Amino acid sequence: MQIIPPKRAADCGRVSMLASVVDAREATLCLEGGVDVIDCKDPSRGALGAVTPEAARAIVETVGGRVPVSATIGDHPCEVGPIVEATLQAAATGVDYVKTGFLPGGDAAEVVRALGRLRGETGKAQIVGVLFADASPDFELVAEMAAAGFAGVVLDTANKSDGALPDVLAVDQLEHFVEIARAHEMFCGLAGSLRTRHIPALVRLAPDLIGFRGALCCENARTGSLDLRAVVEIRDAIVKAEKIETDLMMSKAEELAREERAS
Ligand SMILES: O=C[C@H](O)COP(=O)(O)O
Repeated sequence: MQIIPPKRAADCGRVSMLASVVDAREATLCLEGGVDVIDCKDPSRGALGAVTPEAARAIVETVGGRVPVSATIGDHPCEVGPIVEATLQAAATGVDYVKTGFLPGGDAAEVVRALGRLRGETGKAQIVGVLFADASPDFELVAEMAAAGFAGVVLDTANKSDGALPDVLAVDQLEHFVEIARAHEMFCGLAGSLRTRHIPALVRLAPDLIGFRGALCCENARTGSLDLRAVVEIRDAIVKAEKIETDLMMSKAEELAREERAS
């Protein structure tokens, strides 16, 4: 089960919705709400808090291959040992993607290369790198991730009380991130305390996915429980923004065609 590859996502304007869930019940609710990627995450344990292996296995079984499932590994120090161990543990649960974050304070490139040497040891799971927009993200790492065979890269926020991703990085920087990921043929995601109001500008950047947790919860409390109405509202907002973008592209194409006929 694959997240649509970067080139097709940009061409067909299909932005997937990722939802972080803590258990199988929330996974079922997200499937009902039309979510495209189920992300196993325990928000009470940090930005990339890991659920237990048992919970991840239960989510994988509940989803039953209907959509891709990812799992975060936890907020580990940027060191080879703990990150490799946590990545292998997450991969063993049967998920399609393991989301591995790189907090400041270590040699992230060395960790990325070590993860690249795991090829084959992670079973069907592919590795997705997570950079933190509010922790001096090094976009040079994207090339290292591509060389290490990562499937994708997500730009998220570490401090969830620090504002949303677009408050932390300007849109042109977000666009630059999407362009770099695409240039390295990796899928890219944007996340970080996002709300409905952020969706039009982010859909315009044509990432492959946009990730949510807080906006899907009752009263936007990311450690609270998911609300189906909130899930559907976000899903509908993405579809609406995509349609506006598609209509805009179509009208620009028609205008260009008219100008060419007139010239
Ligand atoms: O990958 C998903 C994001 O981390 C969702 O969490 P958030 O919306 O609470 O930032």
